[in-house]
Amino acid sequence: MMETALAAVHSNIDQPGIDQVVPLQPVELGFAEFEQHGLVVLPHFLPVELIQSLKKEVQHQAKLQPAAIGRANTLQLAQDIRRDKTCWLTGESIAQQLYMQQLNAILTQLNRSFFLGLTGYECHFSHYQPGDFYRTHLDAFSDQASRRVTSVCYLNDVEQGGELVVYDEQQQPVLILPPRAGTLILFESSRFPHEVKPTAQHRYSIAGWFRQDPPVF
Ligand SMILES: O=C(O)CCC(=O)C(=O)O
Ligand SMILES: [Fe+2]
Repeated sequence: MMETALAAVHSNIDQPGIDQVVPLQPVELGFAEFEQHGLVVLPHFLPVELIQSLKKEVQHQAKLQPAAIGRANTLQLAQDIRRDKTCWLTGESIAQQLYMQQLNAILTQLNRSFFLGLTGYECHFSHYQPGDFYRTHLDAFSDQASRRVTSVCYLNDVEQGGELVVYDEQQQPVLILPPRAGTLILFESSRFPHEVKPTAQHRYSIAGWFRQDPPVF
């Protein structure tokens, strides 16, 4: 069980959005499942109001850019590999702060339970338009993995296409997950190849990574 008090949100009718933060019930994170399989799916991870606020933000986000692949100086657009548009969360809204607060609480729990030595969390909004996809890939390579655990939280229901398909080390599918608003998935970044099937509908999510970076001296 989470020890940290999580947050619920109340929207104000005159001024839609999030204006108040109150303690929420702790969330059962299914760590036994994560320990056993290296992967866990948590339906209804976030309150509906917070999902709605985050979805509105990504829908009106002017800073979304076509996603690139590769590292720093080799960044290249890779339209044949991925087609989503992304924008990093900065904590510029209360909704973003609440989201990152919840994920940082998970970071603490992962460190306590598995001694992962995670040092930080980063995440971006993703928008897949109809026809968009992300071909099979790994989020990290085990020899230089600073991304240790991947998180994806879905901000809307996608009824046609857009499934996340997760494969094992033998390239066999172990999970086919149609996006549902409020569901969070966590998995070990260097262990599971995965892909986003072409979506027939707009698909909104927050993809993020728990990192383990060496200290800077
Ligand atoms: O949105 C998803 O279901 C997965 C996204 C993904 O694999 C990524 O952004 O690296
Ligand atoms: Fe990925």
